[in-house]
Amino acid sequence: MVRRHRRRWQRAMQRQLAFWQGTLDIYQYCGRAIQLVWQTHSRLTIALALCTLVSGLLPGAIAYFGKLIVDGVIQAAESGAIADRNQALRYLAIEAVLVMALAGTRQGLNLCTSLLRALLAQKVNLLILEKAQQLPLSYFEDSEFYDKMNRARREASSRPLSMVNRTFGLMQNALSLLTYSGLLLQFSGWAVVILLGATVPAFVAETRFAGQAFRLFRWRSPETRRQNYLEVLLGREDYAKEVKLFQLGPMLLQRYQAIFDQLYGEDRDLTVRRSGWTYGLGLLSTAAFYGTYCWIVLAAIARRISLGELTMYLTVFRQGQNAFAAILTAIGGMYEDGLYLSNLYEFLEQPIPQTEGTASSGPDPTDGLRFEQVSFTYPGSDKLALSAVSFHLKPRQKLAIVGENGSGKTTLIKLLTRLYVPTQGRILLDGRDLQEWDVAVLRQRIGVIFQDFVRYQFKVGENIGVGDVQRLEQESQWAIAAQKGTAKPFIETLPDGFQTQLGRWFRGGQELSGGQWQKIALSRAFMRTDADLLVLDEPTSAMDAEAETQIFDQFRLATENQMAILISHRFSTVRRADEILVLSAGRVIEYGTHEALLAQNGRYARLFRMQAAGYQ
Ligand SMILES: Nc1ncnc2c1ncn2[C@@H]1O[C@H](COP(=O)(O)OP(=O)(O)OP(=O)(O)O)[C@@H](O)[C@H]1O
Repeated sequence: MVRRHRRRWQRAMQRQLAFWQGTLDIYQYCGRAIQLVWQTHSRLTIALALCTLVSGLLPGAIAYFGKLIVDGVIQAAESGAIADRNQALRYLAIEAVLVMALAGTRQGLNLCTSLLRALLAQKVNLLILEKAQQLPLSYFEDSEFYDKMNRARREASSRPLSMVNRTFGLMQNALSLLTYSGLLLQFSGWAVVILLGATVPAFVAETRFAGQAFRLFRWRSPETRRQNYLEVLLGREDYAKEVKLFQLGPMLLQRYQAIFDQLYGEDRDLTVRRSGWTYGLGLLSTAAFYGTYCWIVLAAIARRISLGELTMYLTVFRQGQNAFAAILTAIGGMYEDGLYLSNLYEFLEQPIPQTEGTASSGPDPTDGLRFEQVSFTYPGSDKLALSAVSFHLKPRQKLAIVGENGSGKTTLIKLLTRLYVPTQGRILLDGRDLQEWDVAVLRQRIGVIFQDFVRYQFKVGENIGVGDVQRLEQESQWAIAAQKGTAKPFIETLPDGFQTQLGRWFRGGQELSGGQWQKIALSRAFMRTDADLLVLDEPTSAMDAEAETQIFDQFRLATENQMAILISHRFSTVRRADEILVLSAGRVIEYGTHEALLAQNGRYARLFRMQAAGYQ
C-alpha cells in the first residue's frame, strides 16, 4: 500500500518535473529572439533597452518624491515658514520633471518597438522565404511541410519582438519592483512577502493556458490551411469563372463557416476557462492588497507612520503588485512566445539535403543522355511511378514519349531535371551520373517547359526572359526566342508589344488564350540558347492544328544541334521524332522509330491507327 503510494507520488513528481523542464526549455528562445532583434537593428535594440531601464527606475523615484511632497506640505502648513513652502514646491517641480521624463521614455519605447516590428517582420519573412527556396521540390508536395511553413509565417514575424519586449518589460518591472521592495521594507518585511506571494498562482495558471493555446494552434494547422484555400477559391479571379458557373459559392461559404464554427468553439472554451481562472486568482491578490491596505491605514492612525509615508506605501504596494503581476504575465507570455518561436526555428533549422556533385562536364560529351534501369517511387507512396526504365538518346536526336495518363511521363522529366533522385538505377549525361553534376551547371544545360508552366503576371517580354534569368531583361533575346517559339506574330498585335503587362492581377493586364500562353512558354524554353537538351511536356495541347505544324517545323529547325524530348498525345507530332518511347504504368513497353513501332504492330501502332481514323 505504502509502496504503491510512493510509486504514484514519484510518477506525479516526474510528470511535474518534465512539465517544468519543458517550460524552462522554451525560455532558451529568449536569447535567440534577442539575437535576432539585435541582428535586425543593433542601435534600435540598444535604444529599446535604455528606455526600458530608465522607465523601470523612474516610478520608484516618483513615489518617493510623492512622499516628500506630502510630508513637506504638512511640515510647511504646521510651521508656516517660507523655506518649508519652497522646499515642498521644489519637490513638486522635481516630481513633475520625473513624470515628464517617464512619459518621454515610454514614448521612446513605443517608437523603437514600432520601427523594430516592421524591420523584424521583413527579416523573418525573408528568412522563411529564403529557406523555402533551398528546400527540394518534394517538400512542397508534402502537406506537413506546408503546415510548418504557414505556422512559421503566420505568427513568427511578430513573436520575436514580443519576446524581446517582454524580456525588457520583465527587467523594467523587476527594477521597479526592487525599488518598491526597498521602500516597502522600511514598513515591514512581511508586506514584501505578501506583495510577491499573492500573484504566483495566477502565473502558474497563465503558463498552463499558454501551453494549451499553443497546442490548439498547432493541431489546427490543417483546418486553417483549408480555410485559406476556401478564401482563395472564393476570392480569386482565376477560380471565379468555374465557381459561378457551377454555383459553388453557397457550398464553399458554408464549408468556410463550418470550419470557423469548429475553431471558434474550441477557442471559446479555452478563453472562457482562461478568463475564469485569471479572475478567480486575481481576487486572491485583491484580498491581499486590501489586507495590507488595512494594516498600513491602522499604522497611520496609530501614528507609527507619517501621512507622507502612508501615501507612499499605498502607491508602492499597489504599483508593486501591478509590477509583479506584469512580471508574471511577461513570463507566461514569454513562454507562449517561446512556443511559437520554437516553431519558427523548427522550420528554419529543417536540414537541407546536401546536393553533392561538383562536376561541370562529363567524360564523353558524345554519349548524350542515358537512363539505366531507372525506378522511382514518390515519397510517401508505395507504388512505383517508374520501373526499370532504360533508353539512350544520342546528341542531336529527338525523342518522343507517349503513354496513357499517369504512365510516368512527367515523372521521367522530373528525374531528368534532378527535381527528384531515382530510387534505383542511374541517369547519365555525357557519361556522368546526374548526381555527380553541379546542379547549377546541369540546369543551365537543360531547357524545360512543363505542362503546368507558370503564367507570370509580368510583362510579355519578361515572361519569355525568365527562361534564362541572366538575360531576363535582354529585349533582343526576347525577340529571337519569341520567333523560335512562334509567339512573335501575335505579340506584335498586343497594345505594347513585348512591354504588355499580362494577367489580371495588375492594372492594364491583358489575358491571353491558352494556345497563346503555350507559345509564350515555348519561347521561354528557347531563351536557353546554351542548353543542349530541350524538354517539352505537352507543349501544343492547346494549339490549333496549323499552329502545331508550324511549331514543329520551327522546332526542328531551332533544335537542329540539340537533343530534344517531347511528350505529346498527338501522333502527328510524335511520328516526326527519331525515337519513340511508349510508357505504360511506369514501364517501357515499346521503343523505336515510328516505322519500326508500326511494323511491330503493338500498342503504339494501335493508338496511332485509332487517332488517324478519327481524322478521316
Ligand atoms: N507528386 C506526386 N506524389 C505522388 N505521386 C505522384 C506525384 N506526381 C505523380 N504521381 C503519381 O505518379 C504516377 C505517374 O504520374 P505522371 O505525372 O508522371 O504521369 P504522366 O504520364 O505525366 O500523366 P499525364 O499524361 O496525365 O500528364 C501517377 O500514378 C501519379 O498518381
